[in-house]
Amino acid sequence: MAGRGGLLMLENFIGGKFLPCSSYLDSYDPSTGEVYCHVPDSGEEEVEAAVEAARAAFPGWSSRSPQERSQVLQRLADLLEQSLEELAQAESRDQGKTITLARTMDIPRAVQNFRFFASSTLHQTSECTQMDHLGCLHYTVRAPVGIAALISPWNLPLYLLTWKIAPAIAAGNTVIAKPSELTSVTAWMMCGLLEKAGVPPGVVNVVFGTGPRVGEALVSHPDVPLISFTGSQPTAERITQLSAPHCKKLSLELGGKNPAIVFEDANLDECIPTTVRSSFANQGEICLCTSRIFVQRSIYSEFLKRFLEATRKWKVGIPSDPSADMGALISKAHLEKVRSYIKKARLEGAQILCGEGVDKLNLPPRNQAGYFMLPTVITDVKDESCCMKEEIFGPVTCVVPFDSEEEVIQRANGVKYGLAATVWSGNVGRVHRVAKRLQSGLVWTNCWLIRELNLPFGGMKSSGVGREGARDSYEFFTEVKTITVKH
Ligand SMILES: NC(=O)C1=CN([C@@H]2O[C@H](COP(=O)(O)OP(=O)(O)OC[C@H]3O[C@@H](n4cnc5c(N)ncnc54)[C@H](O)[C@@H]3O)[C@@H](O)[C@H]2O)C=CC1
Ligand SMILES: N/C(=C\C=C\C(=O)O)C(=O)O
Repeated sequence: MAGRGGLLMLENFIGGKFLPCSSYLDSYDPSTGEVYCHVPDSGEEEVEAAVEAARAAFPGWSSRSPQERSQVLQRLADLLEQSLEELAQAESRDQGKTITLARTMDIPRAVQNFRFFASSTLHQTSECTQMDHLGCLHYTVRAPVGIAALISPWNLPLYLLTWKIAPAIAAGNTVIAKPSELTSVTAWMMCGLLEKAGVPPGVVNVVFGTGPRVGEALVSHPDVPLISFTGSQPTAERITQLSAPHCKKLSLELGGKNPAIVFEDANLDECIPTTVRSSFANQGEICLCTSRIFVQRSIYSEFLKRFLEATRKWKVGIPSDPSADMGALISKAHLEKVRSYIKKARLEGAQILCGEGVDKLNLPPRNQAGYFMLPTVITDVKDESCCMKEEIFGPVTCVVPFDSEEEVIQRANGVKYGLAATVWSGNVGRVHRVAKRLQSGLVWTNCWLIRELNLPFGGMKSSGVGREGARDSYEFFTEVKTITVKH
């Protein structure tokens, strides 16, 4: 829909209808720095309307059979797939990611999220135990909880939002989704497909706007008993505070400071390209990205030389260039934040071996004001440095040497986060030993980001609370009851 000045103007989606809002936010194209879209700046009033619609839809939707709900999810997956190219173009423009990544990862995964939960929801079973000596049979039943608040970030917009919507509605809940105000377009486009897929009005409502306004109104609403959030740790803390008086059910998927551990027997032909990708994919804006690379001292020089060569070939380009490996960062503020870490590293005496401030970025004139930076490698950095401790969430990675297995486990575990780690070694015993001792919700050995959606996904320590996946999401989005029958 075209709005002011011919720019795209989004609307909230409440009770099956697109509704205008009284005020709007500017949304920027990260590759040019220009405003290209207006996003509703919703608040309490819109949340109240969405709660009303979700409440009205709950009895009908929750009493449908899992098979009926599953068919609706399958149809939605088909419709998203038919719009894959259009959605990929929109995601790439809105977020700054390359069109190639949007085409091959973001949108296919959004489709897969609906297909996956359409299927997995049909295979959930409940428990039963017996106490024959007391003549008792015990079993559990599960029911959808009610209205779920789903809050998602800007890095993988449709991918992460659908990872929440699909299991929530498959289990019979109705939802109010709040995408990031920085990347709202593909969620809005998806709303246009819901009716055709057979999603009844009010089952999926989407309110757009900022965290402090619409986000807080949503998470503190007394009639919204569960919240699934993906984003930063400070926001998770705020959501926890606001929801505490109501004892809401919370699932929090937060940041990481993910280590890659490269032992001397690693296959560097596989490790180097994968570690470049794990450090810089999506501009380093994935919570699973590697940002601390520990390399065993005997291969440190060789690794560093080859890693730098491969990083220099990681092409930064405009998002629509199909040959680009990396596009623009999400916002000016975020680019400045990421760059500030490089400045701090320099002041601490670290070496910046390539990227920011070292190499030159070549961009077309139209993109000079876009939020681009080169993939950057830091060395000679202490474990206590902010670059080794804090989530930068950009194309920046640190490479440091280590001597022993015991030492590297302690150092890898020495941060407040515990989301994802990679271990590179040809020694199977070592791989199992190290993986088991890492404080990390996910460990990939000799690979990265191979996702098995059935199994638990989520972090330890400050990386989150709860897990997502076939069984885990089903348990989160349902309330369990234990029934005892004396016979
Ligand atoms: N999954 C992850 O690990 C992610 C981590 N981050 C980290 O967070 C940093 C800041 O990025 P932000 O976009 O500011 O993340 P954020 O955590 O503030 O935003 C995530 C979502 O939460 C919403 N939100 C913000 N404040 C809220 C509140 N008070 N109540 C309810 N909802 C609220 C936002 O509107 C957005 O939809 C990044 O630099 C990065 O380090 C950001 C996005 C994803
Ligand atoms: N939650 C994030 C990534 C998840 C990836 C996946 O489920 O495959 C993130 O980057 O915030």
